[in-house]
Amino acid sequence: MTLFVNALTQIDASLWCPTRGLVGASWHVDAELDGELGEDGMLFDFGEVKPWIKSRLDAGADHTLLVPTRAPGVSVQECSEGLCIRGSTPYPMEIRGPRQAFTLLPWNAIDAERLSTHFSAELMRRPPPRVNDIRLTLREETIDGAAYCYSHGLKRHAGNCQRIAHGHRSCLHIWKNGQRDAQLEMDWANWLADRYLVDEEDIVTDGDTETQGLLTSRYQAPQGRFFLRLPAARCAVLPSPTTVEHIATWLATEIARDSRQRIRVQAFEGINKGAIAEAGP
Ligand SMILES: Nc1nc2c(c(=O)[nH]1)N=C([C@H](O)[C@H](O)COP(=O)(O)OP(=O)(O)OP(=O)(O)O)CN2
Repeated sequence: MTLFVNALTQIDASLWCPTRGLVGASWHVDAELDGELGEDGMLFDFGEVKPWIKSRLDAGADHTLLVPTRAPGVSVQECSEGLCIRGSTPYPMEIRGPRQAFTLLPWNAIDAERLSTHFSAELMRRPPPRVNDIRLTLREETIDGAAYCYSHGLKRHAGNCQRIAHGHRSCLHIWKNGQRDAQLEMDWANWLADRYLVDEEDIVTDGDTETQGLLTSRYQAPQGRFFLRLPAARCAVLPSPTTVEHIATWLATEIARDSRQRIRVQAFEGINKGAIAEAGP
């Protein structure tokens, strides 16, 4: 017998890609479980399947930086923060933080299919009674229109969003004077694509690296100390923390200033949630 639960949970993370650099990602997680029925006529109570799988993913790869340790130019070292991850291709990157902020995978590149197999095998290490196979499928949300991937960290978040390099794949909806504007959505999504959104308060001034065009961000959060260095050109600096409320407000303000029109922005944070903000010229 096979039991299935589609869109059981979501994973939001960032990954290091040898061609795109730091990429935010959001996936729906679908699950299939094979096994025998119990006396209650069930393989595994739906009410238990969902928290069982979600809690394991939440405690693992969710909200981490997925690091393909065999990708060209990637190195992993211990450091005073925990781990120091460096990359050189397609651009220089250094990210440090507590170990739990990273998922190290001995691969050349991260992809959803391989992750699905990997997470399924991890769950099968301690399967529930009567379950003899588990298959997870990570799939991107189908987005008809503008979308962008971004990474960030929220130092004031009590949970895993404090990790300096986690991210999302998000829709972007923009109204100009009350009308949805697909071109504006596409233009801004293209500009935001694969950027790191940083709170200007977290930027550290460092003359040497700044002259090389690098931006450094550093903060202390409940899980530990975090550090990130990326090319400034791959970042977008906000005058506030990068919560989705502030992202929506910042985008509305910037777009209203640019277009000199009344702007409404619905900014998503990953799948099916986000914030709405408006600004005038
Ligand atoms: N009001 C806000 N709440 C949260 C924000 C935010 O910007 N505004 N941001 C975060 C994190 O950045 C995070 O990445 C979102 O986390 P997510 O796991 O998606 O949040 P949930 O609590 O919905 O968790 P699920 O496990 O997916 O149910 C957090 N909160």
